[in-house]
Amino acid sequence: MIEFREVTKVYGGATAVDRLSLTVPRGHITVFVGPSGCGKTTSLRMVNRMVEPSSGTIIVDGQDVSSLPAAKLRRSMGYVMQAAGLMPHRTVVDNIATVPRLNGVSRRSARARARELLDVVGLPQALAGRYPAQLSGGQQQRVGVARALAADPPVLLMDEPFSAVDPVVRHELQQELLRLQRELGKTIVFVTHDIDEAVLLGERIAVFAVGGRLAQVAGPEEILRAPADDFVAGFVGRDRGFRHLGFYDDAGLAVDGAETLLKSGLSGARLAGWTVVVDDAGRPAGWASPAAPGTLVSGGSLHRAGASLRTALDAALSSPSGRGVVIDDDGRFVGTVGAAAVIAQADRRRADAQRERAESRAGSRAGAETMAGGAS
Ligand SMILES: Nc1ncnc2c1ncn2[C@@H]1O[C@H](COP(=O)(O)OP(=O)(O)OP(=O)(O)O)[C@@H](O)[C@H]1O
Repeated sequence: MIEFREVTKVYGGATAVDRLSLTVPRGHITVFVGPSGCGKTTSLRMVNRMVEPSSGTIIVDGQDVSSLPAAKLRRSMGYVMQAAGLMPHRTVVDNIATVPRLNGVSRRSARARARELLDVVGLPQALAGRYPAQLSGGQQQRVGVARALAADPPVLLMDEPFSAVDPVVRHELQQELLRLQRELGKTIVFVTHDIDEAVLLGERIAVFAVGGRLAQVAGPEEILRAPADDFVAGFVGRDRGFRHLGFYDDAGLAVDGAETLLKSGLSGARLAGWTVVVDDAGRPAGWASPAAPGTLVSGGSLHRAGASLRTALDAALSSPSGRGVVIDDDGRFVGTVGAAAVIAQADRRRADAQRERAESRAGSRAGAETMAGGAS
């Protein structure tokens, strides 16, 4: 959908982007990630010609963007920036309706569409007539996303759209974007300097290094498992092994059943060891221990059955008893897992994945040899 061919941008002798060659596939989220100043924003802005390359070519949907009128090109792509960039003197609906209005859509239908988009991005209709200053940071970002979607562009360019909000709102916005993308299937280029955000959102991740050099392009699992060089390894961080557990679901993980104690029966209960305390609906409420009879001890994080080994290990390590609590989709207690079992399962999954990769490499080599043989 978008192709960078040997694209370079030089500002007064300093190279911001250095011979970037990269393909952004249609209908997926591609994340540009890297430390500050490594040319991510510049690369993004060259796609819609907010910045012109010094050399090289950018092709969008088969067309060289330099041959397209810049204003028209910009309107054909949604653009979301940090801190939303809303027009302060316009209401929420009028901000969202901006691009359709520029494209000649009547005020009435542009506003009607803007109101629909409030629902799409999870904002209440009551906010329609407010001004940006009367919204929270997270609400402003949602309006920014709605505005970018208003003309239904196939391409969305998102420049650190969630970096100015607190971590809880940021998490909500990330989940919302994933949900939206499942429904809309846009081609999204998303810039961030946060590797966790990149791994969560990116189906493909392009890691930029200082000096505007592209250090690696791969799927998130591969970036964590096999960083291309020391720079990428350093950037993805020391706990990348732990984060990589997020790519293994818990299939095959041994979950042990356990005795539970009703919260209402906590006082006076005789306990042989750490025991999970549940409420009347069977949801875990904490732990009880013979060392402190009658006291409810707060539990650790919970592992929902079917989630990744990362949450399973975190549940085990954060639990006061050393046993992670597993729940079902309704939040009811299912059983417990130990850290050693999670790690043993991770080892098995890693060995399986290595074997599969080796087999697929051997398969593609054999295929290449057959083709070579056939050609000779
Ligand atoms: N208009 C400009 N004039 C001169 N230099 C610029 C201009 N825009 C960007 N640069 C420089 O180009 C380099 C790349 O900047 P860019 O904003 O693309 O990086 P980035 O990776 O997006 O960083 P950040 O995460 O901090 O936004 C930086 O060294 C920056 O100072």
